[in-house]
Amino acid sequence: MEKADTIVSIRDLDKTYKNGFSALKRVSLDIRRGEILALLGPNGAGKTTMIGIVTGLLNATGGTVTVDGMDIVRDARKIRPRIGLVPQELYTDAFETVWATVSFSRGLFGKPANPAHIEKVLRDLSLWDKRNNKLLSLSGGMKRRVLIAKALSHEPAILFLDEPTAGVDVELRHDMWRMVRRLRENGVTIILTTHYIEEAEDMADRIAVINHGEIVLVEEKATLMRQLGKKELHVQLSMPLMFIPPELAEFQLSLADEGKTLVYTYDTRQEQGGSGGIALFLKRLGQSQIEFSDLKSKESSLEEIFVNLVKEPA
Ligand SMILES: Nc1ncnc2c1ncn2[C@@H]1O[C@H](COP(=O)(O)OP(=O)(O)OP(=O)(O)O)[C@@H](O)[C@H]1O
Repeated sequence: MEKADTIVSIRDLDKTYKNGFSALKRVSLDIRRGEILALLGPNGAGKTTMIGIVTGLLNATGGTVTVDGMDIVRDARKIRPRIGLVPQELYTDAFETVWATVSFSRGLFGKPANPAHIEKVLRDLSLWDKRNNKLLSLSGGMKRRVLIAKALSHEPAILFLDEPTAGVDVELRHDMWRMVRRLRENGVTIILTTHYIEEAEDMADRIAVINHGEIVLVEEKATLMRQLGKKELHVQLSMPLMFIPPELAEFQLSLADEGKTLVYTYDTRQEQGGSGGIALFLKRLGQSQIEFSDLKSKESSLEEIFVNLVKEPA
């Protein structure tokens, strides 16, 4: 049974391509109304395939997807207008103007014309001055903006962004994230895939990780970072060390900065479990008469957590 706050419910989704390749294997995932969910995974993990199925571009070979309780295949006509997709590439008529392309997009979803909305979208994306330009005359970054404008033209409640910031400049990236935040404030549910993990770290409420066609993890970002994160304590030594003192051998230690820094790595979970960890380490450090001038602690980033999750066994 799906929960009340679920907007998209994916159940046992399978996709086997014609060549026999199995790109999704019984994927189940609930997307919550109003959240920003970041879908992370290495190249070829199945992210675009999953988005393609939910947005109606691809057929699944098994499983179901419901949006607001309606089946995406059976109730496609009702569901399509609720969904927007910013794909990786622009497939559109190069000779059309920005205004015509974006207005036409809205019509495709059966929504009545709304020039005021189209104007707002174009202004928000700094495309207003270019509204009469033909698409072929636009720079790559401007074309990206058109893709987003098209996806927003029919005021979708759910927006999928597939690698929206791959290869875009800093300015456009910042504009996009401002826009995504504003959409979320207006209640739009957002699912994004990205290779820039710091973006997911910045933007997402929850993180789903997909690898080899399977969801390997779905978690609140904050919980994920707390549970899987490792912490490091950097101890700046008054005198450099040549080797780790044997009396500290029980701790996971390394030397950095030409022996001037002793790095103690510990698991935040262990620390919560209260197995002694850092307190014991500091006590032993004191007993060993190693003098230090400073202590700094550092948490692992989502990037480090992610790399650990999807790394292939050696
Ligand atoms: N039409 C197709 N026929 C056969 N295999 C396909 C087809 N489309 C995609 N695949 C394969 O399915 C797997 C998943 O592809 P998908 O594009 O969903 O991955 P992705 O996670 O979006 O990757 P990326 O980050 O590179 O965009 C890949 O191994 C890909 O080669």
